[in-house]
Amino acid sequence: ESKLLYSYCSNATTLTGNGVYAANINHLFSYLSTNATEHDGFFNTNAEQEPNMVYGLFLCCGDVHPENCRDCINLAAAVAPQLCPNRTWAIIWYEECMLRYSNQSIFSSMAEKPRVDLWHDTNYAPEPERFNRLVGTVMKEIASRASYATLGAKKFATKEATFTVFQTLYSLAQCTPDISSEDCYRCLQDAVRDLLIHTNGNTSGFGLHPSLFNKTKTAGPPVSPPEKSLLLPPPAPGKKGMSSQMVIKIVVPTVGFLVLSTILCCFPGWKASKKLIARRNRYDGSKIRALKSLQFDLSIIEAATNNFAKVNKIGAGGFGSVYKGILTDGQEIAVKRLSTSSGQGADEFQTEVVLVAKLQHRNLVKLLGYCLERKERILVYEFVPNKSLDHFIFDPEKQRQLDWPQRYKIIKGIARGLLYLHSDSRLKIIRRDLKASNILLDEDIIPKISDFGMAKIVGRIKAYSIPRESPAHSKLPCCSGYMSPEYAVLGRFSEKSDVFSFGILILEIVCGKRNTSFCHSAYTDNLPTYVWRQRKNGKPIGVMNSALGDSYVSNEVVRCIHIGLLCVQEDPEARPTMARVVLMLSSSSVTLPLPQRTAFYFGTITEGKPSRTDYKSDQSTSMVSSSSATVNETSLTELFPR
Ligand SMILES: Nc1ncnc2c1ncn2[C@@H]1O[C@H](COP(=O)(O)OP(=O)(O)OP(=O)(O)O)[C@@H](O)[C@H]1O
Repeated sequence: ESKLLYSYCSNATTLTGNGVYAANINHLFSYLSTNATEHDGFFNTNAEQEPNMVYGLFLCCGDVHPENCRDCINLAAAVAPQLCPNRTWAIIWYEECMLRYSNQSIFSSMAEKPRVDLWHDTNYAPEPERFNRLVGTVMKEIASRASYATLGAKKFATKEATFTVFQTLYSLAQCTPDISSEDCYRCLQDAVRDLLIHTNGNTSGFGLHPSLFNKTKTAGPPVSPPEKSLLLPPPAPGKKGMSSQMVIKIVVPTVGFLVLSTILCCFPGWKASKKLIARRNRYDGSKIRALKSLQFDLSIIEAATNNFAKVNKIGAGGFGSVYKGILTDGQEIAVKRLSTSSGQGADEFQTEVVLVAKLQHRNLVKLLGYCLERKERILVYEFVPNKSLDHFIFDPEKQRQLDWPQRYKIIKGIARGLLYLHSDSRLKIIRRDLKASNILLDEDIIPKISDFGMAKIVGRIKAYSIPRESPAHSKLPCCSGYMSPEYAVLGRFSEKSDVFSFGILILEIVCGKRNTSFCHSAYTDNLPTYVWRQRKNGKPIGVMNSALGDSYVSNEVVRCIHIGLLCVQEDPEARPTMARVVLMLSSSSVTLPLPQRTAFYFGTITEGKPSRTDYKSDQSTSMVSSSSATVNETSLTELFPR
């Protein structure tokens, strides 16, 4: 069983008596625990709604088996209420894992405080200076190896080094995968420096940070230690964690930190290659189990959809037709029968399905499984009963069915779903085709982003070559009015192109108007430009959809318009991240910068490729000419392994 190392709780901001927040912490812990074996040792998510939303994450040491990781998270979650009763945030460090929660977003940014260094007050190395130098050299090396991993990938490295013939140094450095390599490296270096100062030749030490772990420990040599003359005794059984002899150094006192970075220094026990092999086998087993649990027999899908009967067809999109189905246990499903031939092999298809199926968030449509039989490639989703957002917001009659509180809730829900795709999940996903028709509404009008992960599932497809006259042409992402200028013109996409699309969505939801003017070169005033002008003239509320009647809350509408305009700024760097957007939407006390005048451009599509005819900023200051900009793949979602 993993040993508790240290816990750090907020003190000033207790929420005594706020049962809702406490209940949300419990929900959060159960989400984290459910995901403990699935996400390669790191997972972050949030639970429930503002004002009682709670953000949380866990990080398990990179060498800890998923089941031990889960046990460690469960343990930390069980003790957290006792260690930190009624606290708004807390971090609990165990030898094998770290659990953290907060009432503020703690995702994807470095938190440098609080830092805790731990070491035994006995057990000093016989040559402390040489030992310290060795620790310094080893930690430097593993700090750079751990931080080398790209954003989202596991940032973890270990090393064994001989101190004496009888004594081996075990070191481990790890950062949460959601921070950048630069931040990870810098933080690890600082943590090592501090740890060396504090432990000063001690043979074991832990550097605990919100975003990193650092562990160091010496023990006998890995194989057959000599029977006698150990210069340093190996740790007594059961004493490898914090004991009464452990000295605690809290380097920085609490002040509201925002992020979790963790350093754990060296630790014993990465030696048994047998153990590693056993672990790998178990991983393979769990992959096969995951595949099996997601597999649907074609006969079951045929029965559920009445053999893909016309009456069951609920729509068709760029990837094929969608049918409603009912399983024998009464569960309603949406069956997407893929028509796209991607050339992707069955293995690859299955692998991607498993990855995407792992993504779970209340604002994402859940992928339940797949079917690969005969020539069929089918995806099975949860059925979302209320159609897509575009059915409501652009229809003069149905617009009335969505009042302001509902639209506001929808905006916030989409933002959270997108944030999860960008930074909260184990796969970083750029949605690339966010639009009103891809937002489905459930029975409680909770928005769910659909179709994410399609690029990977169906493989990459080369550029569209759909004639302009074809009805399918209007389905091109660049034609839908949601495509950012840099994506449309230069083919560059990033999280910030999704932020742009989200900004357009906000404006469409508020205004009840489509932003389709990009497709028609005659237009000069697209939706963002129109809204920007109205806001500048002091009439932001004038853009609001009249169907909202008097259901609206003026401050909220104005704030949403403001945030929407920030998201559609020409310079991707100037657009906020989704984490910032979620924060701005959830807290009216966050000050919003002034939006720059929005970009607009005239785009045409020739031979299926967006080719730029003109592109300029609304301030008419920047003009970029590029006649051959292409988007060479139309995959609608991009996944990056973490
Ligand atoms: N999980 C689901 N539950 C209920 N209806 C769904 C579900 N998924 C898709 N649909 C419906 O099926 C129709 C087609 O969806 P699909 O996602 O294939 O295409 P699209 O979003 O219209 O276009 P594109 O493929 O370009 O994104 C949509 O009208 C949508 O409302």
